[in-house]
Amino acid sequence: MTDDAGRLRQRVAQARRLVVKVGSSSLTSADGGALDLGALGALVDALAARRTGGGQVVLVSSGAIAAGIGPLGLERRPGDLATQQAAASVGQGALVAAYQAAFGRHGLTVGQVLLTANDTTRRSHYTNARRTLERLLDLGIVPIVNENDTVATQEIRFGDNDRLAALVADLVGADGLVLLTDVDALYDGPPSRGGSRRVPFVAGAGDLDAVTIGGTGSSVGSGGMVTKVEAAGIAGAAGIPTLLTRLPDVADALAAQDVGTVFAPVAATKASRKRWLAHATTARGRLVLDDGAVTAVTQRRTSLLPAGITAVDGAFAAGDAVDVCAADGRVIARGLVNYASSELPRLLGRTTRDLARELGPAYEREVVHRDDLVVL
Ligand SMILES: Nc1ncnc2c1ncn2[C@@H]1O[C@H](COP(=O)(O)OP(=O)(O)O)[C@@H](O)[C@H]1O
Ligand SMILES: N[C@@H](CCC(=O)OP(=O)(O)O)C(=O)O
Repeated sequence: MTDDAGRLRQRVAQARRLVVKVGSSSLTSADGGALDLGALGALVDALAARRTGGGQVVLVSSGAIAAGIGPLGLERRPGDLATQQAAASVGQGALVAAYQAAFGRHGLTVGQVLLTANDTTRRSHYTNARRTLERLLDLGIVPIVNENDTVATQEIRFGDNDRLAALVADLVGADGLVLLTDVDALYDGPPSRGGSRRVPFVAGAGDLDAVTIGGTGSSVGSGGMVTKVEAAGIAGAAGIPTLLTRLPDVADALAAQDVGTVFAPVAATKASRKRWLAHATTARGRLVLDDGAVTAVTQRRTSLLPAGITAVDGAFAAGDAVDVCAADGRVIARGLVNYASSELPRLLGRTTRDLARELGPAYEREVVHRDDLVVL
């Protein structure tokens, strides 16, 4: 173990505030149809020890859909969104009840927090989610976060919880992120392929060049290793180290033992909400800018006005996320747009003063306000 890796393992182990994410495959029986209460109990024992020792823990738990498979009499994880939502609706209650019983044995209380990607990127919702989590932690509760699967539509879903966990770690200013899955570490190739070797430390993106990353190895997981590595990148961009390992190794991981893979963070640069905007939103369309507007947005960090926009693509509503592009199509920023796509064409190239005079004061607003714009 290099010194750097050792130091990062200590940082995660000693985190005052820790976000731990557990995947469906770690919480369900081998056939994926029932909650594995033994595994869940072992996880809770490790987290409760941390909590009663004075640390704060946010648990991001998948498994709602998997936990709904049995009660709904299904054979396997459903493929269509409506049945997945029905399974999540049934399974989420069972999941949280199991956690409450297990944490309750340690004298701890849990609080359910269901988030959707779309909601949380809006400023008021974002601040609200942060306030709720902060208050729960202040009150000594263990928040249990999941995506709000029953209302999330295909377009706005996280789908897997890895990215959500990284964003929650950023939201609460965690000191470390632990991703628990069904494989003990990142390997330099899919573990099903013989000869793959454990990667104990990822110092930077370059270390991933020699790694072949595959999709999910289980019947209930959804993201595979790709989304875990992405999540480590998102947490890393917020200055948070990530430790990836399997559930049975969680106690060792929390004791800084040499298990799993530790990912080094980089120095955080952007404001937290802007990182959400960059990583949590899906663009519904594109705004193409002239060169002057590109410079204004990227270098002077101004708001985007109608005068600098030359074209609009896609169908979006006011408040949706859009990609902001240079004339050659390069995406230079992501932002929340203040107009619907149907409204924009007649505003393009016009000054806000003209528009306000002609159409009324409501048209003096920016197309994307600088606070809702993240330069990529
Ligand atoms: N390079 C790799 N190293 C480790 N695991 C990998 C790699 N490529 C693909 N995988 C697969 O990713 C799976 C974990 O993802 P997933 O099943 O989605 O878990 P979870 O339900 O915990 O989110 C592992 O079971 C493994 O088979
Ligand atoms: N929100 C979903 C998560 C879906 C899922 O399978 O995620 P994961 O196991 O983390 O790849 C659920 O609770 O079932």
